[in-house]
Formats: sequence, C-alpha cells, structure tokens
Amino acid sequence: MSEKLWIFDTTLRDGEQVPGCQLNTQEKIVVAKALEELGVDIIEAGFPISSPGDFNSVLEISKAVTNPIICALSRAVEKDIEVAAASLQYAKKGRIHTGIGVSPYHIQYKLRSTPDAIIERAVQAVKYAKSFVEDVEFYAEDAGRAEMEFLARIVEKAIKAGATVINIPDTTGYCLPEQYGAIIRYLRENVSNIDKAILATHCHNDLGMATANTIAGVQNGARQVEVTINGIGERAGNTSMEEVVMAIKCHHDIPVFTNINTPLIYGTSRLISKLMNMPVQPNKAIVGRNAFAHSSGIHQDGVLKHRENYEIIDPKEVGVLESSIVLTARSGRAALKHHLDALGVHLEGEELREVYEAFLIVADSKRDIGPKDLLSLVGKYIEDSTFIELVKVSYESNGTIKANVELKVGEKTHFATSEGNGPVDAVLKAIEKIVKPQVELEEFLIQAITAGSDDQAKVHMRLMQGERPYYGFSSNTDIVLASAEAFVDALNKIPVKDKVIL
Ligand SMILES: CC(=O)SCCNC(=O)CCNC(=O)[C@H](O)C(C)(C)COP(=O)(O)OP(=O)(O)OC[C@H]1O[C@@H](n2cnc3c(N)ncnc32)[C@H](O)[C@@H]1OP(=O)(O)O
Ligand SMILES: CC(C)C(=O)C(=O)O
Repeated sequence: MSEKLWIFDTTLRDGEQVPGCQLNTQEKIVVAKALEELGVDIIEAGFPISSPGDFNSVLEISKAVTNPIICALSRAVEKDIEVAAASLQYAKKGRIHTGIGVSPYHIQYKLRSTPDAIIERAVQAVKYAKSFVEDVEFYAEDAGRAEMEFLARIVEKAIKAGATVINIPDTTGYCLPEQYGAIIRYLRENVSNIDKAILATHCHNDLGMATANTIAGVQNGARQVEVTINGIGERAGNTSMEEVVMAIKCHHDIPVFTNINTPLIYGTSRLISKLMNMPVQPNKAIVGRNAFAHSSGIHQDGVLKHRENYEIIDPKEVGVLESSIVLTARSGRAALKHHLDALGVHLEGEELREVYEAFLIVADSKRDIGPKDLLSLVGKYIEDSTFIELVKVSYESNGTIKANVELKVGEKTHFATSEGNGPVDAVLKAIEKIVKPQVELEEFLIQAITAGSDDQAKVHMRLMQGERPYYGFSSNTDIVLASAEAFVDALNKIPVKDKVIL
C-alpha cells in the first residue's frame, strides 16, 4: 500500500543561504504562496535568530499561508528556540526544527564537546522547543558521517524527549546512495521508539548524489524529504524537489505518493529562478531548458513518431507545453520536415532530400539553425516576406531615453522610435512598433562570458506567444545591441502565420 511522503520545502531557508539569492519579506511571501499552491506539506520559512529580517519573514509567511506547516530553524540553543517560537506565533500549524552536530568532526572540532554532552544538549533543546509547540523536529547534523551507534542513541533520546520528526542530514553530501539508505534502515532496526517519529532525509549535492540518496532514504523507510526548488542550497545545493517528486511518480514500485501538483513545477521553478536571480542550468533534470529538447536525428525521429520513445515524462505533467525539436548538424530529415511544416512549407521525397543536403552544409558551420536559414534554403519553394533583419540601433539619453531602430522585413525597410525606462526597454519597444508579435517577454538573462569591462555579454530571451515559447540568443560587447539581436532572433522563430508586420 502506498504511504504519504511529506514534502518539506527548504527553498526559503537552505536555498536562501546561497550567495546572491537573498529575498526580502514580500518576495518570500510570493514564494511561500507558490509553494502552498504547488502542494508542499511543510515550508521551512527561515532561521529566525539569524536576523530581524528573517524573523519578520517567518512571522509574515505564517500569516499569509494557510495549509502547509510553517517551520522555523534553530540551533540547540535556548535563545534560538525562543525566537523561533515567537516567529511562529501566527502560524496555523507551526514547527520548531532544532538540532546539533553529531559527527566526530562536529562534536570535536565545531562544538568542542563530547558525545554525552551533545546528547544532553539535544534532549534539552527538544524539551524546550516542545514547551512552545507540539510539533518538534530534531536534526542530527552531519549524520552522514556520524558513528551509527551514537546516531541511534541520540535519535532515541530525541524521540523520548518529544521529537516527532527526526531529520538525518547528509550535511556535507558525503554519502553514496547505499550508505545513506543503510543509515535510515539501521535507525529503523535499532532505535526502539522509532515508530513514534517520522524519519526525514536532508541530502546535499556535493557529489551529485542528493536525489539518489534521498530516494535511497525513502526506499529504506524515510517518509519526509527535505528539498528545494531547482536544487538550490548551500554549496553544491540541496536535493531538488522536482527530481524527487518525478522519480517517485515514474517508479510505481516506490510505495509512496506526494501531494505535489506537478503541472505547477515548471512555473514555480522559473519564479524561484527569477526572484533569486539564479539561472537554471540548461541540462537540469525536469526543469532545464533542454530537459525536453531533442537535438539529434535518431532521437528526433523517434520522438516525432511516438513521444515515449525518448521521453519518460510527458512535459505537460511538469508544466512544460511540449517537447522541442532543435535543428543541428546531427538532425535528420524527420526533424527538418517537422520545422518546415511549422513554417508552412510542405516538402516530401526528392524535394526534401535536396533541401536536407543543403541544410547539412549550413548546419555544419552554424550552431543555431533558425527560420531565416530554413527559409533561405527553401527560397525556391516559397516567398518569404517576413524575415526580420536588424539594420541599425541607436539611442540617446537627455533626461528621457529614446531609441531609434531600422529593420528590414523581407524587402521593405522600416524605421521606428520609442522611449523607454532604459535603453534596452526603449529599443525593444521600438522594434515592437514595427513587428506586432503579441508576445510577452518572460525571461531575459544577461550573462558576462568572462570577467572584464571589455567583455562579451550573452543574452538569452524567452518570449511567450500565448502558451508557446520562442527563444532568442545573441552575444555582443554592446549589451543593448545584444538584447535587440536576441529579441529579433526570437521573433524570427515565430511562424510566418503568427507574425504581424506593420
Ligand atoms: C547546518 C545548519 O545549521 S544549516 C543553517 C545554517 N544557517 C546559518 O548559519 C544562517 C544563520 N546563522 C547566523 O545568523 C549566525 O551564525 C547565528 C546567529 C546562528 C550565530 O551567530 P554567532 O553567535 O555570531 O555565532 P557564529 O556564527 O560565529 O558561530 C556559530 C556558533 O554556533 C555554534 N553552533 C553551531 N551549530 C550549533 C547547533 N546546532 N547547536 C548549538 N550550537 C551550534 C557553533 O559551535 C558556534 O559556537 P561558538 O561561537 O561557541 O564556537
Ligand atoms: C540544519 C540542517 C537540517 C541542515 O541544513 C544540514 O544539516 O544540512
């Protein structure tokens, strides 16, 4: 029989510890509400003793959120626990998460203590937290490198003191899946009162094992997983929620279920990425830009014939509209035909073979094959009147910022001028005066390729036309020009029939 797996999200605590990812209270409330909608069971909202701002965030999130348990972190220190309890005063369901280091490293070198004294501090902390709230979770920090017998002893005492959830963190991301699973199994078999608590995983990703270790923990009896959206967290990160949830959904032999509303995964991932200014790596499982992108011919042909040939997850299940077929020099005729059909050019047999041969020559010398390339390849079959070429961009700033652009669309030249909040805004608005694409700019990332003031800026843009995404890329030493080029690149990918040119 399938049991419930409690999803404990620590994006706002462990995730927010990441340099540059700090959020203010309003932003944290937005995230907490999104997590509530996503269906998480517990939100670890912060470490209230750490700063007045973090205390206030836990307080305000407690007011703003109804369903999930709100959890506040503390050390095994009385003052921490008092402040955590105060921050939870408005929580409908509040939990204090307290604990202490249990590995020989932490006991000897960090806490400068002894095993017996650590057990005593753990017991006192749990009892003290229990005097404020019923729901107390105990974390045995660095359990991944602890001595098993000592770990079992401290866990037993913490449960006896009132802890109802026992967290077994692999704080340093040291364990291999078998090792981590064995720790959970050992505790289930050697702690006499273990049935009175839920065992939780909290795995870090220093060896890239966080998801595998978490799943191993679940397979051995853990029933709460501590995770973050996009796997963000201290150092190499925490366990990625989307990976664990989808691994469980794909493997019916793991006897647990979650309440996560999976079609909201992608949107939540992008919200966190945007608010925390933390791009998602393109090949990230489940939510990376390429997670459902197929770029080699055999795969593309397979997916076009039957999606499941190369996909274990229907992209819609995680909120991604559809798989994408990316044209490269490794693409075959099936992929080429798919793209030509989208442009309204239907070729078969000898005609398709002829265009494919020409396509391979272009693709060998170009990484990104777009509609412009395809249209020029099939020029003799169709007439393209909508291809946009960026001819000139300039802007001036005299109190107000004004941009001028010159575009060539097909054979016609267009000029437009626009004001904006900044040069990029003004240029994009001017382009939109000529091309009326009815798109939303959903993602706009500028990245320096190397350090230095003469650096190239790499721009990545994602436009949405309805629910359909179009990506634009460019790199240039001039950020404004790179932005304009990326915008035009994305516009050129919109099929002819969906583009309106003035
Ligand atoms: C594994 C995790 O705890 S993940 C969470 C990590 N998050 C953070 O650290 C962010 C919040 N932290 C902070 O704001 C600060 O570190 C504070 C407020 C908690 C403490 O600040 P300070 O009092 O200045 O102490 P500082 O950060 O320099 O050192 C940490 C102290 O806590 C002790 N400590 C660490 N963990 C624990 C624990 N679980 N229980 C009891 N004491 C602990 C350390 O031994 C050290 O004590 P010492 O100064 O007597 O050697
Ligand atoms: C506070 C604990 C749960 C932690 O973050 C860790 O051990 O990594």
